[in-house]
Amino acid sequence: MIRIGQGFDVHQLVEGRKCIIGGVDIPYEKGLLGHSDADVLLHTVSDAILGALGQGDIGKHFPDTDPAYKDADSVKLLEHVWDIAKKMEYRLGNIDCTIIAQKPKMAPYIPQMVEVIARVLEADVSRVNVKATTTEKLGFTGRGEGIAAQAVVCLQKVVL
Ligand SMILES: Nc1ccn([C@@H]2O[C@H](COP(=O)(O)O)[C@@H](O)[C@H]2O)c(=O)n1
Ligand SMILES: C[C@@]1(CO)OP(=O)(O)OP(=O)(O)OC[C@H]1O
Repeated sequence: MIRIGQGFDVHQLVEGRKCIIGGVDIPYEKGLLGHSDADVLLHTVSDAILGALGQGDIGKHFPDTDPAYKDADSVKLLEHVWDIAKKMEYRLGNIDCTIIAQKPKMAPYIPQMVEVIARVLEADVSRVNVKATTTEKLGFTGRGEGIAAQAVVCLQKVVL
């Protein structure tokens, strides 16, 4: 049995915050605003997995009203989501993600992001794809007001 999920997330770019994307701290003049570390890519991956499992979304599992998640490391949130997948006896088929950002340039950091995601999802890096696109200076991403990310995941039931 396979299950498919999709995720989408947006965070605002502001001064005075870190720009953490896919678990990588990217040097940039602005960073992502959120209750947690605002890692837009790992939130998207978490939501795609929860969607595939029929388990809601990260807002349900980690409410932004809970001080426990203030500045939370989104790697830890994804680890928790992956524990749910394992308990439900699913493993990663593959995941494909897109970061939508005018700036900064993601390409140099993508291999590291892939490694983080593959490590947490206990899969070979060949099962994880991360790519980036600008929106040709159009819209809120094009104006540099925020960064969006989306993902599609395929989970496979473990056959014993
Ligand atoms: N923030 C970004 C956006 C894009 N890239 C890479 O540049 C390529 C060209 O982007 P277009 O939006 O002009 O198609 C894209 O394929 C990415 O490889 C990036 O690294 N960081
Ligand atoms: C991750 C959570 C955790 O507090 O906070 P934010 O960093 O604001 O991120 P968002 O993408 O709005 O998702 C849900 C939140 O519950």
